[in-house]
Amino acid sequence: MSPLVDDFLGGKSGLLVAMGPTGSGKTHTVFGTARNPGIVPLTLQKIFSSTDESDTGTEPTRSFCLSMFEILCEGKAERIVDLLSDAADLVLQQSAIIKGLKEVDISNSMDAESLVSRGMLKRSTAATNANSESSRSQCIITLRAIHKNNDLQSEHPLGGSVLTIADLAGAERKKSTGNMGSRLLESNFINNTSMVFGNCLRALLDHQKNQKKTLEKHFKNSMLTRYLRDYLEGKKKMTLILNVKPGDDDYSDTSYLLRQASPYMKIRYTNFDDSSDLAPQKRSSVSLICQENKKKRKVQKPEVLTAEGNDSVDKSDDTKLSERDDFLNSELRRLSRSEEIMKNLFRALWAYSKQKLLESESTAKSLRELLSEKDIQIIELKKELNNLKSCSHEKFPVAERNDALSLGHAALSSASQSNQTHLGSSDVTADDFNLGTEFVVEEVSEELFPSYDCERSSANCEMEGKSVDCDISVTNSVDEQELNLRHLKTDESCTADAFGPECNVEKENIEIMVHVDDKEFDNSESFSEQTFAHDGGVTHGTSHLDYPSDQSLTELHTLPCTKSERASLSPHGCGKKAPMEQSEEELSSNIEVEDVQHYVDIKEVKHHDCPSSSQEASSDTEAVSSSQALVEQQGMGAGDKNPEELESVSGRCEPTVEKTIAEHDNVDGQRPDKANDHASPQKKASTAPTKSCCQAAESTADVKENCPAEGIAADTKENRQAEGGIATDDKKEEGLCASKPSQKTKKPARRLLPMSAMMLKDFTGPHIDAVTDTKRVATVRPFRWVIHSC
Ligand SMILES: Nc1ncnc2c1ncn2[C@@H]1O[C@H](COP(=O)(O)OP(=O)(O)OP(=O)(O)O)[C@@H](O)[C@H]1O
Repeated sequence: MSPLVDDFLGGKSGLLVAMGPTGSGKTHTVFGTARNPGIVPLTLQKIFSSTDESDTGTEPTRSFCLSMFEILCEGKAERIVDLLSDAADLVLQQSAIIKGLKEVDISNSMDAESLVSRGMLKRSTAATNANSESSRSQCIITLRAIHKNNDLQSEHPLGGSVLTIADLAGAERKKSTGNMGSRLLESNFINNTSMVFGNCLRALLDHQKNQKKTLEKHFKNSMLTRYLRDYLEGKKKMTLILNVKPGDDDYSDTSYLLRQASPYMKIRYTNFDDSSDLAPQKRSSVSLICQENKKKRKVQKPEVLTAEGNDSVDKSDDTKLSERDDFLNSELRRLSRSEEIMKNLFRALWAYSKQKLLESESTAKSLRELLSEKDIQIIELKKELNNLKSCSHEKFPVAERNDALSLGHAALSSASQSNQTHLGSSDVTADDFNLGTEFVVEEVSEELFPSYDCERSSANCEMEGKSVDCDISVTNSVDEQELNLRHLKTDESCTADAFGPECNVEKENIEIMVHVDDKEFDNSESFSEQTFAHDGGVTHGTSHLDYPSDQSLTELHTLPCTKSERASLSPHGCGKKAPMEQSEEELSSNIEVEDVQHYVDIKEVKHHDCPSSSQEASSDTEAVSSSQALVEQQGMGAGDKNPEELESVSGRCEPTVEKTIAEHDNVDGQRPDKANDHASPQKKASTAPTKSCCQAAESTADVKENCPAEGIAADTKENRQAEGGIATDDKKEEGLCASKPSQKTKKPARRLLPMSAMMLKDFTGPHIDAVTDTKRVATVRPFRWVIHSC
């Protein structure tokens, strides 16, 4: 401390810092006790003792003032507290001057010591596990000497030299101190300040070791180092006191501190009075200084030559100036070389980037050309596509397509006629024409217009909705075999659609069969007579309901089959009629086709009205039951029926047809009450069979309108009526059907005779077989087994 005091008294500023871990005696070293005074009391005593000695008998040439403050943490911030006054927080200015800090003039050591003691009472301390009176702040005491000599006052803005003594808070370990909460924050602040202080010293040492390495400004990181900036930059003298603890447990801390601080002994300070302000200007304007020095040299040289006795001084100055000029010139050459290298580098980069840019432009140009070529190709392709579209429209205009449809129907008609002639009583029916025509249309539509969706599965039932979309046909020749194949496929698909109603029919038929069986076992003679008394051909002109037993047996025989299968009469359509096929061919030739035609027509009507199939079957079975009961009561065979009975029996078909028509009307959204009227028993009794048949014809005509192909099937009913298969009143029929006069005169074709024959084989074969068999009951029982197995 003595060198610092001497410099201080000589007008130079100095700093003393006590540093070390907590509880190592820093405060004790700095302030001491009454018995063992510390550095501060001793310094004060030395200062005033020396002053007294120098000023003995004379007027004092200098005065001293003392200030004391602490830097502590408040949260994450730092603040300065004046320990000698109760003033508000102090502000640290840029020039390391604390604004508002109270300085107390001291004239002797006693007053100064008492003042320091008073300030120590105000310093913030706290008890930790490491120290009962641990310092929680950085305490700084400044002694400023105000010299009455003006030259010395220029060192400090306030005038005079400054001696600074700092008692730093010792670095703390959380484990040793056990600090929590605010104490822990204080520990962080203390440790951070100690770290920054050490970093500043290390940076200063590194800078002094290597002048080219810039001095890092770590002092900005804490208020203490900002205040002590000049000392930490080596501008003023600084002395460190390292306090360590002698305990064995403190060996690591002591070792660490000594290894850390020992290099600081190499720090040298340069005590320039006013050089600190000029140095940055010199560094920033080296070239200007060089030029100025050259000018000075030129100016000074004549003076040196003229001035005697100063030659040696001028020569030494010239040597220094020449050395500096050489240094500056070398620096300039180095800079110019670096500049030239950078210029060449940028030129090379520019040339390379320019070349790449040109290459990219050429590539883009080629790509644009390629794109334009592709565009031209696309335009040409579009033109070709338009030409193709126009050609296709010219080939298949709308009118021609409509004509093609009619021609397709004509072709189908011719094909059907050829089928008739070729196959004789083969399996070509009205439905076959419908389905065949439709599939031709569908196929052509799919070929020409793939987007059209013609559903095949519901070909017959949904013909109305598809006729418009599929109204495109071609007049290509229709292959008969292809027609048959398509016909089979269509039958299968339609079977799937009619599966639900058919199941209901099966149930009804099962009940009927039980009834018939019972009657059979009870009255086998009457049953056989009424059912199978048609030897030599059935000639009566009633509908199939004239043969209630036949009807039931036929239904039973075709029980597993679907309606479409029965309509198509395909020999492979129903695998369960194998037991009946033995005598089919023998019987088919003995039965007139017209008797079966009515049944076919009714089935066709049902076929068009799929939802009514179950009710139709129900009506049929009811008719069968009633017919059976009537036969039993009268004990008459079918062959003995008179025309009235036949008419009454044939009238049982009315509910079937009427219900079908009513349901058809319901489906079309027409008067439901009308359908109910038709279904009521009173209406049944009063309604003539011709009326119902006429209504059925209307329904078929409606179907024919919507579905031209089905019109062929509808025509078969009209043909049948025209041929007199049913005893009808022509006048009454004309009156009832007056609303539809045009529909009665359509299509005088008889194309369905072969199909009728096949149907006849289907549902009359077993009966004939039963007739020819002497054991009729035994023949009937297999049907019963078939029913129960189903
Ligand atoms: N040389 C010494 N002689 C006698 N007692 C000492 C000496 N050094 C330290 N002490 C005692 O040790 C205790 C801690 O000392 P001190 O408070 O000075 O440590 P510190 O380094 O300042 O701690 P902190 O950094 O926590 O303030 C004090 O009670 C002090 O009286």
